[in-house]
Amino acid sequence: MKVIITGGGTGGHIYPGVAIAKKLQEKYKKVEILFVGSENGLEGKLVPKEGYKIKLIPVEGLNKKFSFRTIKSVIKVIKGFGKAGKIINEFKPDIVIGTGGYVCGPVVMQAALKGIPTIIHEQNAFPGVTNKLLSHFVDRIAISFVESEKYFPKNKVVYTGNPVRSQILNSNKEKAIQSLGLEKNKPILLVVGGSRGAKNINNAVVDILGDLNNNNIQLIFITGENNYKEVMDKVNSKYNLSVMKGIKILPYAFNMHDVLAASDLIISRAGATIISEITALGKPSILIPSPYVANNHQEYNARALEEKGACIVIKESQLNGDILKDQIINIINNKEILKNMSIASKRLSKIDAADKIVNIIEEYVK
Ligand SMILES: CC(=O)N[C@H]1[C@@H](OP(=O)(O)OP(=O)(O)OC[C@H]2O[C@@H](n3ccc(=O)[nH]c3=O)[C@H](O)[C@@H]2O)O[C@H](CO)[C@@H](O)[C@@H]1O
Repeated sequence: MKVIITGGGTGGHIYPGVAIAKKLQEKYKKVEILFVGSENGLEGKLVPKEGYKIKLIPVEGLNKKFSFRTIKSVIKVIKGFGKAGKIINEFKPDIVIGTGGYVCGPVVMQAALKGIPTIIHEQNAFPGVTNKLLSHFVDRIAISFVESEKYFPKNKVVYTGNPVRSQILNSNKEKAIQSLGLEKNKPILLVVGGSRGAKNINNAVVDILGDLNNNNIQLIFITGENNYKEVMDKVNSKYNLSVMKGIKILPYAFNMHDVLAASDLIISRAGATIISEITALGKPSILIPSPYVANNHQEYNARALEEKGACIVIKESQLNGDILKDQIINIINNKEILKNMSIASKRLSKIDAADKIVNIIEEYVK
């Protein structure tokens, strides 16, 4: 079986593709997988780290307002379309799967035009533009929220949930704590602002680093690649890190299975993919939805967890160090609250999404 998986821009579109790839490999020893991503997304770096080959094509979104840049973008998109066709002709996939982001456009469209079976996966309750457009050309549409069904041709939609990497599903808390070099008798807090980091969350956490340390809270703080230097400069000017034990500040974590498994409480943006991982492991969380996303969809994601008691939501407009500190200390030291949030979180998990998508693939590739 030969499979092309395309998707990218951010981790939230890339890792569901990786989760599908891993599930296919678990089931079929001889499956050949090729990723196709965009030249300027995170996938060029992240996908090879997961052990897969990736080809990159030029692609970008078209601005609604016409300008000189629009002409440049159109030329880029045409080039990308041509390159996508060439990659498909050379690799000869049996099926093409798109997991969102602009790059899916040319790759999935080329495959559909060539008569190759195509599936797209939508992680969010409000679909992205590319998936909405592609939905008219693909064979099947896998969705993560029943609410997104109304945006797509009904007869193609299958409700699967959002696939989570098997390494995360199979992670083990004790082993993870050990491999991260943390102590098992002190609470562990994870802070992650999505795959690219979140400046406002970083600032609030830098402000309370000393308080967290004084309260014996261990911290894994993922800043995002682009914000790492700025965070470290601020931290070093405010604190003496060498005397603060149990604080790990990283630009990005390639061992998210350990990082998530080790944590007692997670502070995060409310991207659909990280939420699937948080609930798959039944972790309590404080979610701070990004207000800079289409249709404010992250707030929608976060409220779905809050409604069931799985998380606390703090709006970005209300975020500051003091509010965050009070919530963290209130939750992380209270075993009863942690347990109830954890049970509610686990109840929302859908851990068989990758299996369901592989079942759809099998309908098309015998
Ligand atoms: C700003 C933006 O447009 N965000 C969107 C993007 O979020 P974004 O790309 O931030 O996606 P999520 O937060 O949902 O997921 C991040 C993914 O990256 C992984 N990770 C993250 C940090 C790290 O150090 N290591 C690591 O492996 C996480 O485990 C997870 O698999 O895609 C999501 C899924 O379509 C959307 O819901 C989000 O609204």
